[in-house]
Amino acid sequence: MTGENFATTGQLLGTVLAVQANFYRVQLDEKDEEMREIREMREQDPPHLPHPPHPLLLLCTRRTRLKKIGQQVMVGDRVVVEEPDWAGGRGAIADVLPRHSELDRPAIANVNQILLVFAVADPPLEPYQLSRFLIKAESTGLDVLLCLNKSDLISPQEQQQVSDRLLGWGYKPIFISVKDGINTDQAARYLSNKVTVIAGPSGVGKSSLINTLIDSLQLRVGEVSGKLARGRHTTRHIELFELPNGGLLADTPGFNQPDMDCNPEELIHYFPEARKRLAVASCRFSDCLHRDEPECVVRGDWERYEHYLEFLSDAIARQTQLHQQADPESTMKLKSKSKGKGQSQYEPKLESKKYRRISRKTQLQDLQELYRDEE
Ligand SMILES: Nc1nc2c(ncn2[C@@H]2O[C@H](COP(=O)(O)OP(=O)(O)OP(=O)(O)O)[C@@H](O)[C@H]2O)c(=O)[nH]1
Ligand SMILES: [Zn+2]
Repeated sequence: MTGENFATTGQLLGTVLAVQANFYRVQLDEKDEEMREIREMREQDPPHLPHPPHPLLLLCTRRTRLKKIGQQVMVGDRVVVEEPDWAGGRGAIADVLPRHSELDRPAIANVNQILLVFAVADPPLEPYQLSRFLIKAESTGLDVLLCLNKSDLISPQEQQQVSDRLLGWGYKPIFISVKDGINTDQAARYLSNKVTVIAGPSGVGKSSLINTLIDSLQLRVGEVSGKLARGRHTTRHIELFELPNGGLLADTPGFNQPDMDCNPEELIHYFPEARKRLAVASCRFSDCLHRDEPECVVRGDWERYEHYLEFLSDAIARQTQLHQQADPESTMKLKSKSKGKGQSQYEPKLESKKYRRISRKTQLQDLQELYRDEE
């Protein structure tokens, strides 16, 4: 089915906020008069459940037809809901709309942006760690928003220095202080009407920020309390939370040190400052890894070039490992070949194809694992 088919009236559309056992918590769009009426009706006559749910939330099953065709339903999916039982708060997912993006960890569909939160102090801002998180975030292909919290702990001069430095990396961070309520409104504006995943190391104030951002939701829904979803659930639990000004927010529990699981040839594109160089010039070799190749336009005196080289060797090491697992013979072939040339350790085209195949498989396994966990 194509996207247009869903534009027809009479269909209930919604977003999957969470997966619980074999049920999907779906928040219906409040797009027209009819839905407003339904909401009002449910508000007046709440279902006889211990905790009356959000009026537009339905606990849904997945239609057998979807199971048969192997159509998974992810958090963040836009779905068509049939047979709503308003009194019981139930429904059935009949279709999944095409996804415009699909994150792997956490497994969430249709995310628009990653909000990376770091602290300027306590814990100290670690450039290498920040770089690592940025690369990981960039590798999703989504927009990356950088918030630096605890700005109350540094002087305006120090803040300017950090700001200048990160501008050199190609980022314009928002300095916030959740404690003093500085710029949190500005951060909230960036999130409105978007699906955002929040990430960052431990102790930087992610929970504090989330609680500030969705304070009114906690009051309204009354089912989210205290430290939102953090610590309350296993690290596998994924949930989208509604923001008061529209938009959804998900947390990434247990995401402290991201793996560098990207492809060596793609790595350079996750550095905005290098992207700028590549936009105006080209390296002599199309498969240049920007190390010691002649006529490379990327190699140079930019601050994070050292980070690039380190991440590159990580990425190559990881790829070699993947090769050995997937196909020991081909690795041996590659090895003997590289000995002959005494240089380059792999053939980009071959590797990239293989890499993608493996990566899709692991993605699927991750998902299956997730659903098993939830059952
Ligand atoms: N000085 C200062 N402290 C803050 C600020 N925001 C949060 N904190 C403190 O930083 C500590 C960590 O905050 P959390 O919100 O738990 O951090 P987190 O990123 O969620 O940490 P994890 O749950 O470990 O991932 C707490 O003691 C907060 O009170 C801020 O703007 N300024
Ligand atoms: Zn190059």
